[in-house]
Amino acid sequence: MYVVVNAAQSVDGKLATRRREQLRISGPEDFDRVDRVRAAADAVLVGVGTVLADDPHLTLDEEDRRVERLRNGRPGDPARVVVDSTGRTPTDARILDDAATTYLLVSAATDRERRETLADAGAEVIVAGEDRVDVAEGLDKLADRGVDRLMVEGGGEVIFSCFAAGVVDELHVYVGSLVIGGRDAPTLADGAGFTEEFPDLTLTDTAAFDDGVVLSYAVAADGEQ
Ligand SMILES: NC(=O)C1=CN([C@@H]2O[C@H](COP(=O)(O)OP(=O)(O)OC[C@H]3O[C@@H](n4cnc5c(N)ncnc54)[C@H](O)[C@@H]3O)[C@@H](O)[C@H]2O)C=CC1
Ligand SMILES: Nc1nc(O)c(N)c(N[C@@H]2O[C@H](COP(=O)(O)O)[C@@H](O)[C@H]2O)n1
Repeated sequence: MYVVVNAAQSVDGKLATRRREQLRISGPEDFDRVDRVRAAADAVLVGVGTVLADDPHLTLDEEDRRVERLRNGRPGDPARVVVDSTGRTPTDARILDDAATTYLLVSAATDRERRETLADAGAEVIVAGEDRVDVAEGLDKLADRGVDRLMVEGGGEVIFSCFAAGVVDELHVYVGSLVIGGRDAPTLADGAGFTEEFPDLTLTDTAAFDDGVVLSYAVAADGEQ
C-alpha cells in the first residue's frame, strides 16, 4: 500500500489550537489541492481525536472529481477510515453517513456490543491490535479490502504512529502564515516522539498556495538509502 500524509500546520508546527478546535490554516487554493489528493486515494484516514474534535466528512468537494472516479470504475468518494481503539466514534458522526464506505479500525479492547452498535450505525468494523490499534496490521487489513493508496489527514497522534510504523511514502505539509503557540496544541507528529533513527525525508517540491507554502517530501522505507 502507498501512504500519503497530508496536513496543514502553522509556522510553529501546530495543527490546531490548544483547545483542539478545527482551525482554517490554509485557504481555497490549498483546499482544492487537498481535494485532488483525496480524489487520488482509495481511502482517507484520521484518528478518533480528529473525529471528536472536528466531526469531518472526508468526502470530495468537487463533483467533477467524483464523476471522473465513477467513470474509472471506482467509488465516487474514497472510503473513510478512523483509527479508534475503543470505539469512541459517535454513532451520529458525519463520517458514518452513507456518502462513502467507512472502516473503523478498533482494537480487541472494544467490546462486542459496541462493535455491533457501530456496525449498525454504518461502519465496517475491523479489529487490529490488542489494547491499541496496530497501524501496520490495520493497513494490511485495509489492503485486503482493496485499499492500495491511502491518504492520512491527521491528527498528530496518528501521523506519528504512521511514521513509527514505517508505512509513510510521501508527506505534504501546508505551512500557513500564522503562529498558534501552546505547548499542549497538537503538532504534526505527537505520540512519544523519536529520539534516534528519525524518518528519512527528501524534499521533492515546494509550491506557494494562498498565503503559505506546501512542502512535499519522499519518505524512505526503513533501511532504504
Ligand atoms: N491542520 C490539519 O491538517 C489537521 C488538524 N487536525 C487536528 O488535530 C487534532 C486531533 O489530533 P490528535 O488529538 O492528535 O488526535 P488523532 O486524530 O491523531 O487521534 C488520536 C487518537 O486515536 C486513537 N488511536 C488508536 N490507536 C492509535 C495509534 N496506534 N496511534 C495513534 N492514535 C491511536 C487514540 O484514541 C488517540 O488518542 C484536532 O485538533 C484536529 O483539529 C486533524 C487533522 C488535520
Ligand atoms: N488540509 C487542511 N487544511 C486546513 O486548513 C485544515 N483546517 C485541515 N483540517 C482537516 O480537514 C478535515 C476536514 O474535512 P472535511 O472538510 O470535513 O471533509 C479534518 O480532518 C480537519 O482536521 N486540513
